[in-house]
Amino acid sequence: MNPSNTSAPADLATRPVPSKFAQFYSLTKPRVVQLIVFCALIGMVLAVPGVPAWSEVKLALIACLGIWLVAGAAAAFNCLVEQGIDARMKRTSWRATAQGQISNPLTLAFSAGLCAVGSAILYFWVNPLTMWLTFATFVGYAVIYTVVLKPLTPQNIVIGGASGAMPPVLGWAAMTGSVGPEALILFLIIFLWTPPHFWALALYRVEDYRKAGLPMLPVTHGNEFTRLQVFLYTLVLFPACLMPFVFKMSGWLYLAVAVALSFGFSWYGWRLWRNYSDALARKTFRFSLIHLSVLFAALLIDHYLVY
Ligand code: HEM
Ligand SMILES: CC(C)=CCC/C(C)=C/CC/C(C)=C/COP(=O)(O)OP(=O)(O)O
Repeated sequence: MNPSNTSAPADLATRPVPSKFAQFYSLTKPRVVQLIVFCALIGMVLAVPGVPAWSEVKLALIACLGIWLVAGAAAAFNCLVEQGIDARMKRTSWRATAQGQISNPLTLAFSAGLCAVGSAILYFWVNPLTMWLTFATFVGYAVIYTVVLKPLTPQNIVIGGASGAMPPVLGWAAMTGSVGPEALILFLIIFLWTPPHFWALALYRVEDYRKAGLPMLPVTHGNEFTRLQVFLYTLVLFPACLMPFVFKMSGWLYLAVAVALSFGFSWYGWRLWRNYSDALARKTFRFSLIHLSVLFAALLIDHYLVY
C-alpha cells in the first residue's frame, strides 16, 4: 500500500474496491479524454469538405483511436507522478495510484504501452506528422504541465492548456497531413476556454489545492482575483468563438449556438465575480463542459448542413 493514502478521507474505506480493469481504465481519465477525442474528431470533420468518403471515415476512426490511446497514456502518467498530491486531495484520493492499488512500475508500463501503441497506430496508419504532434502533446501535458509547471506557477494551466487545446490540430493533421489556419482557430477557442474551466473548479476546491501545496490561482492570488480572471477570460473567449463563422468555417446555426453559449458562460462569469458561492462556481465549471461540448457539436452539425 502507498503510505500516503493514510490521509485519504474516511469514506474511501467503505467504498468497494473496483476491478483491476476499472482501476486501470480510470487512470486514463475517461471523461476528459472522451471530450478531447471529440474535439479531435471535429478537427477531422472540418478538414474534409462535404461528405467524407469511406476511406476518410476509416482514417478518422483510426486517428481517434491513436489519439485516445496517447491521451489516456498522458493521463495515466499524470496519475503516476501526482499520486502523493492526489492522496492529499479529497477529489482525487480515490485514484488507484493514490490508493496504492496499482504499483508504480505497472502504471509506468501501462502508460508507456498505451503511448507506444497509440503512436505506432498514428505513425503507420495515419501519418508521421500526426504522430509527432500527438507525442509533443503527450510531453506537453505529462511532463511540461504535470512535472514542471503545475508545482511552479499559478499560470500553469494557461501555459499547460496549450496541450489540452491541441486535439483539433491533431485531427486536422490526421486528415490533411498539415496544420491549417482553421485548426488554429479551434486551438485558440480551447486555449481560452481552459482557464475559466479550471479556475471555476479551483475556486470551490481551493482547500484541496492548499492542502496539496499547489500554487493554483485561488491559493496564490485569492478568491476575488481568480473570479475576475474567470470573468475576463469568458469575455475574451466570446469573440474567439465567433471566429469559425467570421472565417467561413461554419454557418448561421453555429453562430446562433456560439452566441447563446458565450452569453451563458459570460453570464456565469459575471455572476461569479459579483456574488461568489461555491455552488455557483460548481455550476460555472459544469457549464464550461456544456459550453465546449455543444459548441463543437454545433460545428459538426453545421458542417453537414452547410455542405
Ligand atoms: C491544462 C488544462 C486543463 C486543466 C488543468 C483541467 C482541469 C480539470 C480538472 C481538475 C477536472 C476534474 C474535475 C473533477 O474531478 O470534479 C476537470 C474535469 C474535466 N475536464 Fe478539464 N482541464 C483541462 C483541460 C481540459 C480539456 C482540454 C478538456 C477537453 C477538451 C477537458 C475536459 C474535462 C472534462 C470532460 C471534465 C469532467 C470529467 C468528469 O466529469 O469526470 N479539460 N478538468
Ligand atoms: C496526447 C493528448 C491529446 C493529450 C491530452 C492531454 C490531456 C489529457 C489534457 C487534458 C488536461 C487535463 C486532464 C487536465 C486535468 O488537470 P490536472 O492533471 O491538473 O487534474 P487532476 O488534478 O485531476 O490530476
